[in-house]
Amino acid sequence: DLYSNENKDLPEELTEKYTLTRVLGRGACGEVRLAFAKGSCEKFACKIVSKKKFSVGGNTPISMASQVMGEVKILKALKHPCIIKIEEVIDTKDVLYIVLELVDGGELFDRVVSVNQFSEPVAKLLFYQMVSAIKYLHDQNITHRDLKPENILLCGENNETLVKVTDFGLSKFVDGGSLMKTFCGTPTYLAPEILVTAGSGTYTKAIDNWSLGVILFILLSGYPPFSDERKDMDLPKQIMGGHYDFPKKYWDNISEQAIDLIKKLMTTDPKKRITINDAIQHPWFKDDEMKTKANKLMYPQADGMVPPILVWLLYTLLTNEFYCSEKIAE
Ligand SMILES: c1ccc2c(c1)[nH]c1[nH]cn[n+]12
Repeated sequence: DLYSNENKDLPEELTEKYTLTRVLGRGACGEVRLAFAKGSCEKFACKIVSKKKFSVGGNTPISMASQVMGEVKILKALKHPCIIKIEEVIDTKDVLYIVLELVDGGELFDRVVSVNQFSEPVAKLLFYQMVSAIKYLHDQNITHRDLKPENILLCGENNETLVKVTDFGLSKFVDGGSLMKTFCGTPTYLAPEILVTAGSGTYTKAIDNWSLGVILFILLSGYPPFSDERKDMDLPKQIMGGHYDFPKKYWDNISEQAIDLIKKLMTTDPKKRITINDAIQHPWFKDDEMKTKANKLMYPQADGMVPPILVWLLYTLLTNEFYCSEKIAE
């Protein structure tokens, strides 16, 4: 078949289970290919990560490799509807193959570009799912470190769809430390404290909250809060000084609450920045219609289920009934 030659130079432990086909996307740390599980033909996304980058003199430092596997072990244990599931990891000498859940709706980044900006209700539905996913990560003491629209995938073609956060945690190990990676990309989503301390500061969860603020800004307006087009101030200075604003032209019909949440997330002082737990309680999210939609997307099987308390009650009544009738018979 078309790909047999490409599958030829893949390791046996991968090709005995999966057939890799077209490229789905290329990240900073390798490419993602569509994979079919042999037998079931179930579809997956296989992230191919070269470990070469941070190997010293050809042999990957053991600690790094075991750290990567340690990291993956944690990520495998994560279970949240808005977090991409890791199916399995095939670790070979030079390359790491991470088999992940496949989603078909593409990246949020591309969707924002195509719709220009989302309506506030749709932006709220999508953002609420992201905040739920990051809250779950932070509750497990995991920091994503690289939140951006490219790492947020959409499950469906319509805009009111399930969101999946991907590439969490791995970036700090797999790319030879996100510090290196952090300073090689454009810092559009990068929190000021990383620029101020040139990364020597301690990574905290607060950096994820800043990135979420930048993402929300883009979802609602269609353009980024900081840009390197500005002549008077370069990007790092804009970020470190928190020099962003809400020009009426783009923000006139956006609610005060949405803008308030952006301001609280994009607070330059990480100590004053809103936490994810406070963010999810923000008044902007006090919206039952949105929450009902979000819960239907995140927990579809929960629809029309008999509430557990009723199941217990029925069970108790039935067993007691039976028990009593047995006793009476005696
Ligand atoms: C990590 C990176 C990209 C991914 C992914 C997991 N799953 C999936 N489905 C389509 N693209 N893609």
